Amino acid sequence: MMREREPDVPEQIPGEDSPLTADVSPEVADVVEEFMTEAAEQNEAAKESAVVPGKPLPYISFEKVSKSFGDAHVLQQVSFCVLPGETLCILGRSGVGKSVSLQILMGFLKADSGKVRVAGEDICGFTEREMQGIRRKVTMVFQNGALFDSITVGENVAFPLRERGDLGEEQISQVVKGLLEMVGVAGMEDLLPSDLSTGMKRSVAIARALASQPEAILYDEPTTMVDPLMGQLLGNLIERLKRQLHLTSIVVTHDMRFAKKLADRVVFLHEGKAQFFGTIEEMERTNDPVLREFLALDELVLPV
Ligand SMILES: Nc1ncnc2c1ncn2[C@@H]1O[C@H](COP(=O)(O)OP(=O)(O)OP(=O)(O)O)[C@@H](O)[C@H]1O
Repeated sequence: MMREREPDVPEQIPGEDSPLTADVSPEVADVVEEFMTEAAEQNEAAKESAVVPGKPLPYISFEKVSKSFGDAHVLQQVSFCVLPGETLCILGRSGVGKSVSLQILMGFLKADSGKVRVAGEDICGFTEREMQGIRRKVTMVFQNGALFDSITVGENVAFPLRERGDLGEEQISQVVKGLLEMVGVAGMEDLLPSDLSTGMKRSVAIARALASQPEAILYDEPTTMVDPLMGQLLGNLIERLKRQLHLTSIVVTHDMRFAKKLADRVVFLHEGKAQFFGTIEEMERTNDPVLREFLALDELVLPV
């Protein structure tokens, strides 16, 4: 696998328990702290309100979802869910429909049949306008960052802040500065996305996602194709966001170590089906030969 050098990865990678705003400079710390607290409180409230007596309601669910491209039946009656504040990892070999699942959740692709629920609503029949409302609650971090190339990094992160319409310029610039510091790319406001490495683009994409104070973030292979240190930086950041902001997350990953650390549940896709859906502990105990083979192969992968 091709990996690139990440020259600007900080020597000290913040640990998973390190507060999100620990490295934010004092002049913007208060503004960012307030911004992140607002997001955390909103997510915690959503988590509590989603519990009907004795039974938490999923924040996102796939119910017997099928999707084909011509003769290729990529997803066949696939079901899984993620509870508010939990992290689900989607695992499986190349080409099994992991990214397709995320694209269906974001409304970029339509399922052929089945129900796709996000925040309690079945989004299958949603119009593009209705999906834009969903994309304010659920944002996606693409492998390449999917930043707007013609505007600066700072303007990319400011984009959702401006859309809100209730923040002044000074506040926007402080939140942008603080968010970039929080995700480990301090001082890069004035650069263009093309000046950044893949890992940095992903960090900026996470900052932009956070700027919309989302209830959930979907990550498409966030730790792959980057230097191992950058992978660790991104992995720790995602874990801190989950714990400290109560964010619901879905992570497509090949990185089993990361999945074991982060996931509350995993879904393993194989030949169009959800071959396994359960907790990490259940996955490690499973005797399913297909899953065992996948896990054994992962153990053979040499560290880079
Ligand atoms: N828009 C599309 N049109 C036609 N086929 C598509 C489209 N999007 C995905 N596919 C096909 O669907 C299958 C699943 O693709 P997907 O990108 O979800 O795989 P994946 O599990 O994420 O794989 P990888 O781990 O390699 O990224 C592939 O065969 C792919 O070619």
